[in-house]
Amino acid sequence: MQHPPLDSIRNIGIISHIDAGKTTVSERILFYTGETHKIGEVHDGEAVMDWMPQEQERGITITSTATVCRWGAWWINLIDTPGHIDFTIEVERSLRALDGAVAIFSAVEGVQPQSESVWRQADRYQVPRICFINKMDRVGADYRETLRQMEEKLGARPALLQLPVGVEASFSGVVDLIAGEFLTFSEADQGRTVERHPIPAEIAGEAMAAREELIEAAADFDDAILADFLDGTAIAAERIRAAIRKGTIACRIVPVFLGTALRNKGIQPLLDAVAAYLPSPRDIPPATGQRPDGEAVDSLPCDPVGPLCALAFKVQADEGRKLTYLRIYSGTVKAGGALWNSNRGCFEKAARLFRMHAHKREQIDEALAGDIVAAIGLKEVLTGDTLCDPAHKVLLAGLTVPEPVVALAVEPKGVDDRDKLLPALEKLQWEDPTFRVHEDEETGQTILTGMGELHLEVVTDRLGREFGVQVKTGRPQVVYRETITRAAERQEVFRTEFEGKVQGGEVHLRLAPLHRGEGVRIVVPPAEVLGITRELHAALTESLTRGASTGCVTGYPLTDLEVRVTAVPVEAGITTETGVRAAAGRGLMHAARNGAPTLLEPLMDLEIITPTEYAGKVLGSVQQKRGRVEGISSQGNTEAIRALVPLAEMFGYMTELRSATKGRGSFTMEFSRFDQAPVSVLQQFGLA
Ligand SMILES: Nc1nc2c(ncn2[C@@H]2O[C@H](COP(=O)(O)OP(=O)(O)OP(=O)(O)O)[C@@H](O)[C@H]2O)c(=O)[nH]1
Repeated sequence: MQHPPLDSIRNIGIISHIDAGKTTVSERILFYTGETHKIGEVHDGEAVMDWMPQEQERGITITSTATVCRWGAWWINLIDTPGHIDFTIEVERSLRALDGAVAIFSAVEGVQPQSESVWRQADRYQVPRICFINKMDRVGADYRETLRQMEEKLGARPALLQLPVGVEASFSGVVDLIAGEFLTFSEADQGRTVERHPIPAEIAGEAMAAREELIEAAADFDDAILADFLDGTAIAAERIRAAIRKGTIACRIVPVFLGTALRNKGIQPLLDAVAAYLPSPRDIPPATGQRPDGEAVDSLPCDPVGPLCALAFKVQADEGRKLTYLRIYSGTVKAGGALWNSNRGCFEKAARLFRMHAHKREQIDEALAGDIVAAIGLKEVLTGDTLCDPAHKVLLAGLTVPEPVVALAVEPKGVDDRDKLLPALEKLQWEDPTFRVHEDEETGQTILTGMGELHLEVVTDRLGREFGVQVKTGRPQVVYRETITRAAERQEVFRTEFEGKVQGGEVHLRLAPLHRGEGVRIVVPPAEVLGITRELHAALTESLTRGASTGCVTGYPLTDLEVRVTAVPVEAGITTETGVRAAAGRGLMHAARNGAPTLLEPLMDLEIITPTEYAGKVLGSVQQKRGRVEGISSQGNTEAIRALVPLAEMFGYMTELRSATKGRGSFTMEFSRFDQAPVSVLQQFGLA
């Protein structure tokens, strides 16, 4: 079995605005690297990367898929990322797994709002990028304008590495400014043959000037280049490439390439650029994490002989089983070997390992640090889990799974749907840790919770399309949290008589409020200290944990409080597990009621991009929604407004913003924290 040498691996994603051509580019990459034998076109519904039925129907990409392809000596793991930032966890997990990205812009539309949002996310994760300006064949193509927008809207520093020859319909190829060649792509074999020619005389002058500009940019990352440039000494192509690579990996410069994926021009130079300028797993900072005792692990070097540590960045339902995509940060994963799942606290087995190709799976025995592979056999794993060597337990830092904040009741439409609903929901949960399901104890309804309206809309859509389950849905609701505002105590005694035998339990509890964001802390002293058996101890802990998740007054989960067990008096012959469980559950409920309970509501970090002319109107509506504006920044003729807003006010905002900005505004929203709910909400629950 062949392992990719570490330095030859490129784990990359393609990011772009919807319709900029991400899928069309990916299809060419698979074709030219020999992964597919035919180009599947998006408009024919045949693209390989868009495998889900609704992706093929709509011609858009919703979930990420990872596939490996070989380009010369290079192994490229291509991670197809979603263009919709609303699926935060999708974007987040892709960004975690990849080391570099290709950003695609359309030469006609330029930098569109969605690309701005994804670009900023990539900035946040310090992902090195190169850029491909696509659709150079279309009427109105203007790559200079796109470069200008990259500077102005994205604050990026583009470095143009090519010049186009011909415009729009007569676009015939590109000049490679570093190699000093004109490249064309043979129409006879769908662009497979790249022909190299001297630079056409009519653009020789322009190419010379552009090359000088490029060398000046490269000189910022290599002082020797600057000296030679000033002296007029010739600078070898390799030195220029090395300097640009350094600047790219440091996220200080973005090399730009041109082409038209649909007309099969410019893809091979882009693949060369992935190899030349984007980092190998060794070029990026090592992963970090923490040990079970909370001690930080500063770095997990990308070393195949180190202790194993991998991130399950995607779990997919595959013929009823879990197919888990692993990004290996350190060590070696072996097929059949035991792994420790740090998030679930259990052993797992990767029975079989695969390298995922576009159309087929290649079974492998092991996979090394730096690589991306898929595994079958892991049973408990969920997206975002850390898998590691049982002798070196570690939890990777970073992939924080936000708490669901929107709830939606669903009801099966027919009898058939009733039977299929829960199994289908379970599979959807494997894939998406931000999506959860529970039953409302009072109404018996199935409640879905997730990150937002659109998130749950996609889930219900997938239920129908992929699992054939039709459901009726209610209106989206906010998921509140319950907490207490003062300390409270309770000594709860439970007694019952069953078949003439008295059984019971007694539990003494003390509750205290915690700071916002601290969550629930359940403190049960060890069994020996309380003078109870291990069985009673386990029953007590379980009952308190369960009680905290269902709340006391409103049924919403408790948060930001400490529940401390102070005593568990035992009466011989009377105290039982059932009795202690009941006493603990009731005791928690009564204590919380005595603690002046209140509700907390989810607040969201909102970012709106709007043309300046509508900014006043948009700001006004944010304030009306109890929003707190936290910053406004201008980029050319658009404004980026950042605000903290209660989620309860944000249902249907997409439609509202579109109409307020004539369709030109866009927004992204992420959960921030829980904070005091307003009196109107407290009144609804009889708390004010
Ligand atoms: N003229 C022209 N059309 C192109 C080019 N590249 C892609 N297209 C067309 O643009 C449309 C969108 O392309 P896609 O590849 O689906 O874009 P995408 O970025 O993957 O879109 P999402 O999957 O929705 O995120 C399709 O109809 C393509 O055929 C190009 O270079 N020139």
